[in-house]
Amino acid sequence: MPRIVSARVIVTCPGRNFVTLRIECDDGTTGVGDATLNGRELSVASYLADHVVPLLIGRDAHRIEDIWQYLYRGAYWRRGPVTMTAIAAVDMALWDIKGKVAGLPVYQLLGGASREGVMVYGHANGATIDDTIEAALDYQRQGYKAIRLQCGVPGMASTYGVSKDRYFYEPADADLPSENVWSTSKYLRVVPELFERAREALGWDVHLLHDIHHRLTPIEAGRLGKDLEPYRPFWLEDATPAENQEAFRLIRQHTTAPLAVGEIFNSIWDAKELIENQLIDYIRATVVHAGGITHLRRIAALADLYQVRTGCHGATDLSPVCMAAALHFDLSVPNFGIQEYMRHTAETDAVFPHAYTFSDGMMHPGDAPGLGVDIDEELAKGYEYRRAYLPVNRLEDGTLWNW
Ligand SMILES: O=C(O)[C@@H](O)[C@@H](O)[C@H](O)[C@H](O)CO
Ligand SMILES: [Mg+2]
Repeated sequence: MPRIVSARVIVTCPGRNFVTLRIECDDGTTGVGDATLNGRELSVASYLADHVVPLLIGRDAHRIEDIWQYLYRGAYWRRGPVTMTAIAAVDMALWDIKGKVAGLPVYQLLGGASREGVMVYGHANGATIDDTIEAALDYQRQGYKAIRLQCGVPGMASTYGVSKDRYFYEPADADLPSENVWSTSKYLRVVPELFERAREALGWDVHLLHDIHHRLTPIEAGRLGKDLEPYRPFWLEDATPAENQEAFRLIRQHTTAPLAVGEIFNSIWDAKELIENQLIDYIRATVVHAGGITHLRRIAALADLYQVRTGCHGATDLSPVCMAAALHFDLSVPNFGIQEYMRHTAETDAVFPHAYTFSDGMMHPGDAPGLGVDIDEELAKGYEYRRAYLPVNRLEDGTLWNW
């Protein structure tokens, strides 16, 4: 069995920061894991290098579950985005190693394919409704079966999800947090018109999604859900901050619009009540921030009991290593819903060569042994870490709000 002899953390910034863990075994097999936490990258890099790597040396790389439990219970200080992202990186790397030693793609180790391909959604956005619909028509022409719609709000200089570049979206845009101004009332007036016009332009055979990005109160989310029901949204995402899982009951009482939440969740405990009470329809937790493939399978298994489906986060601040791992998970998990797919830049793809493919709105992880992704460490060296923060949001009166 492959014994771990070394592990190293690689921080690189091909246009944005990524943190990657590489584990090496005595038989020469290596595995990689994504450890990127947008805006707090170095905290995970240190957690891994200073506190986790020393614990891995000498261990049997096949003992994924035991190592997971050792890092989770053995830390004493459980859960949280830094800890669970570090554990996720180790977990991904060990699944990569196991697949390489077995000569099988990871999805085959997870029970094999449950579907022919993984449906993904693209990100149409624009400063105006017209621009957004133009972008959505472009995604439809590219074959996307699902498209997220995010548009600017008249009277607001910026809002979540609207980027200067039509295809690439990177919110961590400054050395110190940029400050955005938010108006719920202005926003609530725009989105229903966006969806009405989008259905007119795109028809009914395409799934349309929207990310509220934690900005509404439950009753406001209920109102927006009701306003959008005639346009059949595939989901409303992060409708309200989810620390109080019970808050989603209030939204449920007012709308049948499907609800998705969880991209900032880092363990099953963040979602337990939401799932068991069927307060949501899709769970967004993903491999890199929710403890890896091992823990995400537990979340999905609980969700399956309550007809909640997966909808893994897949923004550009999750590296191609996470995308590859998520696609292996997506291909196999029985209660798959949809996978977010924000294309990385060519610069990033060059640093992270991968086997996964996109075609006609669907993706596939490929059949390379392991995860089918790597990091070109020579190329990675050329991109120095550059501190970058996610923005903060304030209401028009200056109150600090949810970004
Ligand atoms: O659904 C999404 O993709 C967003 O919520 C993300 O873009 C999110 O804002 C970033 O991942 C934050 O780093
Ligand atoms: Mg989101």
